[in-house]
Amino acid sequence: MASTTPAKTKTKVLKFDSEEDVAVALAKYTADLSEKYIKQKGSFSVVLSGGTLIDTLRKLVESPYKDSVDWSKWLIFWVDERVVPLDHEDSNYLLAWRGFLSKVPIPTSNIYAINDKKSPADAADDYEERLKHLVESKILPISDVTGFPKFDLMLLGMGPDGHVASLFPSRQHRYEKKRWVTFITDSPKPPPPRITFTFPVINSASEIAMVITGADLADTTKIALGDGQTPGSTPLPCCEVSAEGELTWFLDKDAASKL
Ligand SMILES: O=C1O[C@H](COP(=O)(O)O)[C@@H](O)[C@H](O)[C@H]1O
Repeated sequence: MASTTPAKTKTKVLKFDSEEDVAVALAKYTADLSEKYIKQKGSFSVVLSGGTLIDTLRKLVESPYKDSVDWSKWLIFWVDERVVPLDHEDSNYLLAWRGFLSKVPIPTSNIYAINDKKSPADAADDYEERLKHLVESKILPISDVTGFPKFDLMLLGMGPDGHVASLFPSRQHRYEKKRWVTFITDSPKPPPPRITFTFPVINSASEIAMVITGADLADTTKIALGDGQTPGSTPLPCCEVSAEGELTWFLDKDAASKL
């Protein structure tokens, strides 16, 4: 039977002097993976987060990558999305569109935004159905190890409370083991209605980058990269991230200051 625990994870922790250096390294890392996966399988599936990640990706849409990356082969997904209209200031799609997608020629048919006309429950069902359709069409593979869809690269951020995607420490949906996409209507961080990939999907990725910058994340980074224990409570969601292939933490000096 398929297990939801990846067979092995290689974890790398990269520390940089500044957020600017993280942005430079993240652009090269992503462009190199793009070349590798397009050569290997003809496409590159990238899962975006919202938050500060999009700004840290800024170097990827500059020279030399703007012209050297084969954007026509990229497929874009969201690890989580706020259930608001796509042109709403809180939308992760809008954030990515402004800071990244509008600057490079990824075909619009390869950009998988949520259906913003649906309720959170229906939007999660709809996104999961669309992923299943992509699997049936052989556009997305399934992991032999976990039985969940296998994306090439997940680009994740983390909140000071240890949440990743929209999987929050105090909410039960973080423990979902069967669904690919789930939802929440009472997110502790606004806006309350959100959909999110589940851990089995996140952890089935070939590569995961945890992109963590800023002093407000130093304590949580220490927990995540230490023994993973928060005294008196269950492990934080950020401690549950483990790629089927390789997990790379990109930290600036401030985020790494308590390691
Ligand atoms: O609400 C969210 O928060 C996390 C972390 O965001 P950041 O601003 O602290 O970087 C983000 O990864 C997620 O996609 C977003 O919806």
